[in-house]
Amino acid sequence: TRSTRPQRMLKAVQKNAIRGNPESVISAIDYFCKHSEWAMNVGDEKGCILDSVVTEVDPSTVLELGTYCGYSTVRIARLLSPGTKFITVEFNPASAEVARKIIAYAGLQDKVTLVEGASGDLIPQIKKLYGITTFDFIFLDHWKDRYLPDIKLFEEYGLLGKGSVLLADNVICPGTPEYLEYVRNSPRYESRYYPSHLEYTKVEDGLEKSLFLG
Ligand SMILES: C[C@H](C[C@H]1O[C@@H](n2cnc3c(N)ncnc32)[C@H](O)[C@@H]1O)NC(=O)c1cc(-c2ccc(F)cc2)cc(O)c1O
Ligand SMILES: [Mg+2]
Repeated sequence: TRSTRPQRMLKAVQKNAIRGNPESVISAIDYFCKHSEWAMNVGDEKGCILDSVVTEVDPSTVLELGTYCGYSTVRIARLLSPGTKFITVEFNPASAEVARKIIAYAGLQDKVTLVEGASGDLIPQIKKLYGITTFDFIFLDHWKDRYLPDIKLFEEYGLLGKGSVLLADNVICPGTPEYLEYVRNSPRYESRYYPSHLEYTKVEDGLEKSLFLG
């Protein structure tokens, strides 16, 4: 049967990247997406903004919603200090399978816990399952209509502390209007928009960084 796009992306990594070298895995995926097939990774342009925010926060606990093939997982994990707890959640088993292989190819499997499932089911159990009290950094990149319900779950389950940083992908394209309205109008957050473009295109998109004020 025909392979899937994530499987073809994995093949491109195995062919063009150097095992244990995260930078080469990132470059191989970007090359594949620019020259073979577009795919919904955060990409190189928004990826650089993601890198700068992760570096600035230097988090001890990280949560990513929407692993897809693990591109942003690798971008984030390669920047983390030893001992950082990093959980990434992916709903689709086939994508999760490819992500595991790409994360392992980059040599970052020991830095990441990939959980297969839906964010809405996992978030209420995170404290119990992983002994994490609050997240220093959260990257939202899953179904765009889940950003708002999930940030409310973070509040409800006390997973945000003063200074927690949330970074949301695709706030323009495909767009997350309700989420933007919430974080930009809530007195509990200080939000800033980072203009950029939809991965591998000239279409306008950007990232929204929101600081939880406690
Ligand atoms: C949603 C996907 C990313 C992944 O998220 C997992 N997922 C979902 N809901 C949950 C959950 N509730 N819990 C855990 N995982 C979950 C899923 O299975 C995908 O693998 N991302 C996108 O759809 C996405 C789409 C575009 C895009 C932009 C312009 C176009 F013309 C077409 C597509 C760009 C992007 O940058 C994206 O990020
Ligand atoms: Mg995205």
